[in-house]
Amino acid sequence: MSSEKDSVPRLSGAVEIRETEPEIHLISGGGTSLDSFVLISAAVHPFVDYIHLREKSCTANELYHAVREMCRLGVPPGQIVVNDRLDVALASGAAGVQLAGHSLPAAAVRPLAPGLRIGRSVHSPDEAAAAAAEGADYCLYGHIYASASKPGLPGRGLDRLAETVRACPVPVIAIGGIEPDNAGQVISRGAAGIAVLSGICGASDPVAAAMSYRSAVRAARYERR
Ligand SMILES: Cc1nc(C(=O)O)sc1CCOP(=O)(O)O
Repeated sequence: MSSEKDSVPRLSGAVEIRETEPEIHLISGGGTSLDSFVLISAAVHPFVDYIHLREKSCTANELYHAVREMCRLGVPPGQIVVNDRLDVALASGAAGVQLAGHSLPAAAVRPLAPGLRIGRSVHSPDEAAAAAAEGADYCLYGHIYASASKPGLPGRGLDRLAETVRACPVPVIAIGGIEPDNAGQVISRGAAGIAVLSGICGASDPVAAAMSYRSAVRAARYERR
């Protein structure tokens, strides 16, 4: 976990405030090569919580070596999540696996990897509820806003995010078109964090971008109920 991420005391009274700052997940892919992403991850890891390798066209061997290189460059394995590939997550010592609808079910993964953090990508309240029932630790829900990373598709919007949060007993991380300026809106609708691809990987200064997101979620945390 990032040293920049800290806990805040629970406030008493009618409004329940979650104790921890919202999470930031950095996602690979888009126009950024895997080699460049590895370097970006080494630079920005102090300012984000989790770093996902989401590389649909890489072999297991390439992904394994990317995780090892990230670790060699100082990224804590506890921050690394491998998309879809349970085998790579286990073999490389990553902390988590992010499952999609086409991936192994969370219920099948859990007994094989009791210590692994299991995320599930979902696109509706029903999918989120089902993922939680299957044992996912959290859901990644999107896309919230229109995003160049999902060209031509309108965002699902904040009301649907709030509906998904209500339907889902595990934390929901919002993804898709999240920028420092709108991060507070998704947190205030109940998201436990944000996931970002182009806003950090496509920035001219990824470290400055990651710091902007960190400031944005830090400012937003008191609004979450
Ligand atoms: C990888 C991904 N999954 C999504 C989903 O809706 O499940 S949206 C998305 C891309 C997010 O990219 P950006 O931060 O550049 O908008």
